[in-house]
Formats: sequence, C-alpha cells, structure tokens
Amino acid sequence: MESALYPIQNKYRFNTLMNGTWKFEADPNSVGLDGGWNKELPDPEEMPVPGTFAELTTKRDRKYYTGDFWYQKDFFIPSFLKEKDLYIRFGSVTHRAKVFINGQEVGQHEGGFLPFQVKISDYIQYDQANRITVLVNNELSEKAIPCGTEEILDNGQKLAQPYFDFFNYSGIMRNVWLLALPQNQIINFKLNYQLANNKAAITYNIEANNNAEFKVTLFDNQKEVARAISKNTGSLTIKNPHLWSLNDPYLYKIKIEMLEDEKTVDEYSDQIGIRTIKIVNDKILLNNHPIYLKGFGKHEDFNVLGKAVNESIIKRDYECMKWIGANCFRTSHYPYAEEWYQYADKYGFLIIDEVPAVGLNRSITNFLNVTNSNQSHFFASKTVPELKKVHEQEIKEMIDRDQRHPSVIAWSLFNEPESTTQESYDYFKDIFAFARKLDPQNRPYTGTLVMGSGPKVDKLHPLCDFICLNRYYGWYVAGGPEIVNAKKMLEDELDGWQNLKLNKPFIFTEFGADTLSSSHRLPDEMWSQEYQNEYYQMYFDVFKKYPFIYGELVWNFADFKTSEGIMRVGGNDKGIFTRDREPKDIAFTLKKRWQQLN
Ligand SMILES: O=C(O)[C@H]1O[C@@H](Oc2ccc([N+](=O)[O-])cc2)[C@H](O)[C@@H](O)[C@@H]1O
Repeated sequence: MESALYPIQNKYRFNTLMNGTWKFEADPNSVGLDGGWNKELPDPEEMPVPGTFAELTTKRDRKYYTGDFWYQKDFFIPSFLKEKDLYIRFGSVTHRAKVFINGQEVGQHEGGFLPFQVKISDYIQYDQANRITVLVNNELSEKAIPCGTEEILDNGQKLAQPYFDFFNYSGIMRNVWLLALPQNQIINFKLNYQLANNKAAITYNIEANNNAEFKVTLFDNQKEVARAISKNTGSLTIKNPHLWSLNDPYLYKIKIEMLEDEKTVDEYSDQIGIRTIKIVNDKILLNNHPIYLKGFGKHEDFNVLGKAVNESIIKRDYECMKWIGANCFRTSHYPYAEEWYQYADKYGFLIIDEVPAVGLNRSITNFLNVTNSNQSHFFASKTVPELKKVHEQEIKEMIDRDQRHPSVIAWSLFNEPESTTQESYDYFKDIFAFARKLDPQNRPYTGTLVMGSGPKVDKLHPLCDFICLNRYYGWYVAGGPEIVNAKKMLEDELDGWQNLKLNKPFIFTEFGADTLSSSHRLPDEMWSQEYQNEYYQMYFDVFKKYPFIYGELVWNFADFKTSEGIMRVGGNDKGIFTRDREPKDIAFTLKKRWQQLN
C-alpha cells in the first residue's frame, strides 16, 4: 500500500528533509551491485540533492551520461523513533531507482516524475548512523515512458536518444524526506463535491492500513463547519459553501482522524477547494460557469538546476503568469513537483496534469517527418504490452497523488503519440478505460494531438472529453513569407473539425515559434521577436471565427533545454519568457490580450 500523501507534521506524524550533499558515482559498466557499492561507493564525489549532474558538470561526457549511477548518504536514527514506522520518501527519482538501507534492498520504483516511499524500519540500527544508497538509471527505451532509444558512440559511451524535445535530465531532482508515521495509518483519501441549492455535499473515501473508524472535520478559518464519524466512506454537507474559483481561490481545511477504541491514532490535514469541473456540450464549466483557458505549456527547467525543484523558480513563474493574465498551464510533459500544485491551489490557477507519456512516436526523433503524418507503427511493436503497464501505473500514481487539488481540472494521458493507426486507437482505448475508473471527481480526460493528426485521419479524439491541438502552421510548415498559407491551412483544418460536429470543446495546447531574445528584424523574419508577434496575431485572428475554441495555451512559457541539433539553438527557444524568466516582446502582446479576454 503506497501512500500518496504529501508529508506533513503533527502529533502523530513527523518528517525531516534529507536534502543536501549526497555522495555520487557513475557506474558506466554496471559493476556496482556485484562490487558492493550498495554498501560503500568506491570513489564518490559530492552531489547536491535536489539537483542533476548534467547541469553542473563542465564535461560533455558527464552532461550526456547515460546508464547506472549511485547516490549515498549517512543519517542518524535516535531510538525514540522506535515506536514509529520509518520511511524514506522521494519526490521523484528519474527515471528509475533501487533503494538500499545499510546495504539491503528495501524497494524500487519505475518512472521519473512521481513520488514513492520505501519502509525502512526493519533495516535501521537505532542510535547509530545508517546509510541509504540509491541506484539510479536514466536510460530510455520503448518499454517505459517517456520513450526513446539508445546509441553507443564510437568511444563505447551510451547516449540516450529521446523521442521527445526536452533534455533527459536525471537523478534525484526533488525533495527527499525521512518520515516517521504511526504504524496504523491513513494511506490516502479521495473527495468529491456535489453542489445544489446553496449546499455542498462532500463525499470522502479514506484508505488506511487497518479497518478503523474515522472522524472527518471541516474547518472554515479555524472554525469547525461540519463533522462526521464513519467507516472509511461518508459525507459532509455545508450550507452556503465558499467555492474555490479563479478570482477567489478559497480553501477550507479538512482533518481526518483515525480512531481505535475512540482514541485518535493518526491524523492528516489538508487544504481543499470546493468546486466542480465538467464538460457540457462544447463548454468547460468551472462551478457551472464556462471558462476560457489562457496560459502555457511549461517545463520544469532552469539553468544550473535542470529539472531540480526550487521553490524560488516556482514562485517566480507564478508571478510571471499572474502578471501576464494567464489562468492555466499544462504540466507538459510529466507530472511536476507537488509544490507546483500547492501554489496553483492558493493562487487560483488551473492545471492540466499530464502523465509522462511523450515520445510514443518514433518520427518525433526527426522533426521533419512529423508533418507528413508518417506512420512508424509504434503501437504494433512487441514491447507495447510492457509499455502499457508502465503507462497505466504512472496514470494511477499521478491521479492518486493529485486528485484532491482543486487546481487540477483535467488529466492528459498522452502528448503527440502516433495517432492515425488502428493500433494506436486500440492502445489508448484501454488506457482511457483504465484511467476513467480512478478519479472520484471524474475530471475530463484528454491528450494532445500532434500536427498532421487532423480531422480526417486522427483516431484518438473520440476518446477525449475535450480536444487538444498542438499546431505549428507558420513554423514547422509554411513559415516566414508563407505565413499567409499557414493561416489558410489552420482555417482548413478547423473547418474540418467543425464539420465533424463533435460538440466538444477544443483548446490549443501548443502553438509557437522559436524566437531569439536578441533578434529584431524589419520586415520581420523567422526567429525574430517581430515574427513571434506576427505568428501569434495570425492564430488569434483565426480563433475569432471558431466559437468551439475554449483555450489557448502557448508553447512555451520559457525557453528550455533540449538535445542538440540543427533545429535547436541552445535549446527550444519558443519561450514567451527567456530561460531566466525575462519577457520577450510577445509577453506584452499576450498580457494585453489576456487581460482583455477576462
Ligand atoms: O517542437 C516544439 O517546439 C514542441 O512541439 C511538439 O513537438 C513537435 C515537433 C515537431 C512538429 N512538427 O514538425 O510539426 C510538431 C510537434 C512537442 O509536443 C513539444 O515537446 C515540442 O517542444
């Protein structure tokens, strides 16, 4: 029973961060396990946690290091912790990990963007130093997400070749906690809301490791407003609920107490927002009011940090998003660190939460292939059943982790997979059926469609509750002076979708043009700031004509690091902000537009 609960402290639960300096050693020949590295690393260096070696090194072979690598740290456990169950919780380890305590394996985890915890109590020596060792692997394949392949260079080095457009940062890039929890404990809980007649009914479903009773209390500004005692399911009703909304992201506090013989043995509190999210015809309704999504596809990405979590970056990004008048972003292309969602709950932002299912399409390795919707028959491959298991497991872990956040309004189950083949439909039919059982709030499920997957050929849109288009007319095709043709292509495609009469909302989840913050051109040219402006104006002109469009998430919030190649200058430069979070010219155009759209 994996707990997805974010660490908190109270009378029953204690935790402390294990961040800081760890030991680190690369293991290119995978000799560590036989060589006893799980007990002692032979020749380690210092490595900050959270962090990633790729952004810290000055050596190219280290930056691109692909394979096994190890982390190690000593820590002390006093015997007064004996009555607790002890765990180590990783915010994530990218892409997979095996964890050892004092040399003994205590657990492993697949997937680089979701938390996991391992129980360590049985392996601990009390009142003594203990040692944690983590064997990490960052290789890419078609058996796990995100997908990619591997090349062996002439010097024998492995090189990851992502089928996706962001740098394959890896390692321990999120917080690590030591948790001291009660033996009988709350594992997770799920909530759902029904609004009617000025009342909100909150139904709950609590998962625990014993069959206890629970006292559930709801507080409004410290004041108790509802309470129930029940087995693990039940409900609370409040009158005149203060709803969570974009302009007023109001949070209540909910407290769950686990009772044994009327005595509390565990307690977990969280902040929750009461709101509903649903799709009716071609509209997205928040608390029964239609919303228009304005914002970004993002990345966890920053100079020196790579994808390592840093709360200052999170805060700066939200300040920039507030300044520009955005209300939404997609966690392209993986679930972000949990702190992102906590800020969104408090700041009143909407999140489309995406599982790391990116690169399910071999042609993405060659960007020029994508546009002619070439079919690599990715989903006919022998490894697909294995891939599907991993994909499903990560959907489950994402929903278990994020389902209580009021900010999360939809689940994205894929980004730009091959989507024009029958095999692809069959694969995702199962994926959607699996996912649809997991969220008690039954938020909309979707995924983003690659350019070329248009109304005539796309096979995945019937599975989606709203339709997400990633489109680059005017960039990858018909750029520069051909932008007049690009406009026609975009309109033709949207006419095609309109003719299908799907009666579903559409949003643009990606559209953008690479832009150097140093480049100004008159008349404008591709890569200049003037062209980025012209490109977006063209899209906004077109959007006016199609009332079924309910959102525009531009690509990308900021410039970000990718693999190297002739298509990338220091990375992907489609940012509205530079990589150090300063505005390009387009930011002022968007600010004006989004403030008016309100
Ligand atoms: O390229 C981009 O900037 C972004 O676009 C998307 O990938 C595409 C690449 C090429 C084409 N094409 O050639 O049409 C279409 C899509 C990805 O979702 C995103 O991760 C990437 O960063």
